[in-house]
Order: sequence, then C-alpha cells, then structure tokens
Amino acid sequence: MYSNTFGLETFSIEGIKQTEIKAMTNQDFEVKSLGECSVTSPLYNAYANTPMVDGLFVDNNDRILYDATLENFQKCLKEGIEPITFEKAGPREKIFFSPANTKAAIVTCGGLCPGINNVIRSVVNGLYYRYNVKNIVGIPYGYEGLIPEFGHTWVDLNPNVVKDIHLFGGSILGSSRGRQNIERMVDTLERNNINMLFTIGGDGTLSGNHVIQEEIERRGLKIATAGIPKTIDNDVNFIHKTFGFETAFTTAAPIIRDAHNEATGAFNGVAIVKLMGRDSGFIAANAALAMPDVNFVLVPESEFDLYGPNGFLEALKERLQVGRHAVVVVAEGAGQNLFDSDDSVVKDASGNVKHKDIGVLLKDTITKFFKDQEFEATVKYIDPSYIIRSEQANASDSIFCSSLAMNAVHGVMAGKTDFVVGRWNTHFTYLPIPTATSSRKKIDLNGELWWSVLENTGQPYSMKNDKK
Ligand SMILES: Nc1ncnc2c1ncn2[C@@H]1O[C@H](COP(=O)(O)OP(=O)(O)O)[C@@H](O)[C@H]1O
Ligand SMILES: O=P(O)(O)OC[C@H]1O[C@](O)(COP(=O)(O)O)[C@@H](O)[C@@H]1O
Ligand SMILES: [Mg+2]
Repeated sequence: MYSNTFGLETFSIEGIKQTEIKAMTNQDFEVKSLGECSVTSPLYNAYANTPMVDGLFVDNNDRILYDATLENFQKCLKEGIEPITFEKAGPREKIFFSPANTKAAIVTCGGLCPGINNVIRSVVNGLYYRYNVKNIVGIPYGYEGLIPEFGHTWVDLNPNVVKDIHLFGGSILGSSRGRQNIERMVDTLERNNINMLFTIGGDGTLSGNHVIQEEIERRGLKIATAGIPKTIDNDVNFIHKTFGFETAFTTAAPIIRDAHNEATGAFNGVAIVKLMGRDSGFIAANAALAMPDVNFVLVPESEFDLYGPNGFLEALKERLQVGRHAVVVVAEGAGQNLFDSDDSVVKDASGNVKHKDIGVLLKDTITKFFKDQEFEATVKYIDPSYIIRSEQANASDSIFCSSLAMNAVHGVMAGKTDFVVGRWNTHFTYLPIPTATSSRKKIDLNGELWWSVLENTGQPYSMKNDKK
C-alpha cells in the first residue's frame, strides 16, 4: 500500500532500538479482521443518550504515529509520503460478534508476571458487563490446557469468580512453557465452540497465538485471537511497555537500596544484585535509575571484558579507590560472552536459552581479583530471582492491565484477530502479532535510557579493551 520507509532511520524512543522499522511499511502494521461488522455495539446502546457517545468510539482508520516528532512529520510532508502509523485501539460502534452466541477463552503462558490476574479479571468483566458475553472459560496451565491428554480441567469464569483475584500475584489459571501441537489445539477450540481466544503472554505466547490463528484461518473458522503483552523483561517490539515490567523493577529498587547498605557497611564493600532479563536489560537499567546508588549496570546489550585496562574489574577498583564502596546491578543475560564457548547451550521447554549464572561468576571473579592483588574488599551477592515477578501488580500496572484487557476485548468484539494490544505515544494500539514478534525489543546503547544510566552510574560507555 505505502512504499515509504522515509523518516524512519535508526533512532531511539525511550531507549528502544528500532533499526528494523527501516524495512517496514504501513502494510506491516495492518491488523487482520474476521469480516464485516454489522452488530451495533452494546456500548453504543449504553451511551446513546449521553453526550459521551460522540467521542467514545474509535474508527478503524484512526492511527497513531510511530514517530511523533515534528521533524519526522515535516520530512514526510515534504516527501509526500505516509508516515508509519499503528491502528488505534478502543471500542468500535459496530462489532462482529453477537454477544449472546459468543464463547470466549483465556489462557496465560510463559513465565509469571505481576498483573496477570488483573488482566484476567478485566477481560472477564469487560466481556460480561460491557458486551454481555457470559460464556467465558479459563484454560489452565498455558497451551497445555488446550491438549486434552494433559487432563487440565477448564474453569468457568464470571465476575464472581474473578472478583478478588487482582489481590494476588501469579496466575489463577497457572501457566506453562513448551510447544504444543497446533492442529490439536485448534481442534479443541473448534470442538468447544470457542469464538475468541485471549492469550496473555510474551513473545513466545504471541508466536503461538499467530500459528494457532494461521490454522484457524486455514480451516475457515471465525475465531478471533488477541494477545495481551505480559513479560517483566519488556522485550516486545513496538510496545512502549509490557505489563508487569514496572512492578518488577519497582520491586527490585528496595533490594538495590539494601545492597547499597551492605556495600557501604564494609571498607571497599561491593554488593552485586542480579536481576532477571533474559536478552534485554530493561529491568536492570530501570531499577538502577529508580535507586540511583548504583555504580555499574551490566546488560545483555553491552558486552564487556572482565580483565585488561578498560575492563570491568579495573573500573570497579578505580571506583572503590574513590568511593570505598560499589553497587553492581547485573541482568541475567549480561556477560554471556565471558563463559567458555564450548559449554553446551541449555534451553527451557519453550526453546528460550537458559543463561549461565553471571552473578556467581562476577562474585567469584571479583573476590579472586582483589585477593590476588591483596586489595582489601568485601563482596556481597544478592539474587532476588523470582521475587521480582511474583508480586501483585502495583497501582500503575493495575491500571495498565485493566486498560490493555479492555482494549483487547474491544478489538476482539470488532472481529480483529492475530493482534496484540500495545501502548505507544500515550495511546493504546493494535499491532499484528507477526510484526510485534519479528524481533526482540532491546536497549539502544546510543539512546536516552542508556545515556541516563551512564550519567547516573558514572560507568564508562564501554568496558571493552577493543572498543571498536
Ligand atoms: N513459534 C511458536 N509456535 C508455537 N508455540 C510457541 C512458539 N513460541 C513459543 N511458543 C509457546 O508459547 C508458550 C509461551 O512461550 P514462552 O517463550 O515460554 O513465554 P513468553 O510467552 O512469556 O515469551 C510456550 O508454551 C511456548 O512453547
Ligand atoms: O524459570 P523460568 O520460568 O524459565 O523463568 C525465567 C525467565 O523468565 C523471565 O522472567 C521472562 O519470562 P517470559 O519470557 O516468559 O516473560 C526472564 O526474565 C527469565 O529468564
Ligand atoms: Mg519471552
């Protein structure tokens, strides 16, 4: 449709690197639809006699700019090309599904994350109260729940069942990792007359959603699938933040404060905190900014050397000589280049690489480095592990979860499918899943987020001896 890739050079938005957008067009951001919407939304009837009805509904042509800078807009105008935009989320006046004949299913997959229960609650309440969809089931233990042999019993969901679940972390439905047979999952959806499937998960879950949708389409079924972006790692592309991420780094912040107390409590005290973040260091970077006592943030995006004049150990020693204590925050995926390359790669059931323990490596290496030099130092190591993701959602994430869920409900009711709800430039959006999962979101080392980290920590831009 549009041929432009203009104005979309590599640049960063809040630390997000988006080089791949250069090759994309607005076609890549078009959300699929099951067909014509001919049913008047119950929301229209609810607000028809109020002034709100004029501004409530979103048109399918309403779009959100990817790059909202005036500079980009002017460039596009000058060149006569269409800027990249995302579909705006929200209620449609005409919908695809007739509420009375509609059955919905909800599944939660992958690692746990704060806010999953808030999302389940809001999807159920949104369907039930806003759209009069009363037939809702919960599929237990992720995609396993769609394979009968696992024997997981489905749960009937209604507002009474979900009324208190936002008070707890985890997922009332449970979760799982591991690939399941696509045809068999779609057989299950078909056999149970499911019209809409809400998948709550990260990049893996969304990829699963997409292949399920392809099979649905191949069979000519009218089943809508919507993803709601869950992951503490915040690594889903074209989405400003995933739910649970904020609670995770907020939970990590007081742990860093405690680490700082430990570090200052000893002469040349070093406290290391390892935080989750498989391939993206957003949790480590944001937790360190939230508790700015941190002297080094080590993330997967930035390789570093341990030894040598520009390596991490020399920088740490220098810091101790000046400040007599140091706090190091390391993301679990950082420094993987420091392990022997002949070691076998371990993967989880979903195929995600399980990284080697950089926290323990740092603790042991730092301890030995200073001992060998007879440089007095004390090293304390803290690994909060799952604690940062098993919390209940904080207030901000709770609001975010409800809005993501409601927008997923609006989209699905309007027959949109194979999409994930996003947030961009302060608007909720609908993105085609293949585009959102085309690559992982990572910190842009030349962007604003990483610059803030460097400014706050005082760590060098590079801790590589070969800085090329
Ligand atoms: N390409 C894929 N096709 C089908 N299922 C997938 C695909 N990628 C991941 N999945 C499944 O999605 C589920 C969640 O994926 P996982 O990577 O564990 O978590 P997350 O969704 O949080 O990234 C798992 O059951 C996994 O096997
Ligand atoms: O032990 P598990 O369940 O594999 O979880 C560990 C991983 O889960 C995460 O929290 C992210 O999981 P998801 O990809 O499922 O969101 C990572 O930070 C971490 O590597
Ligand atoms: Mg993932």
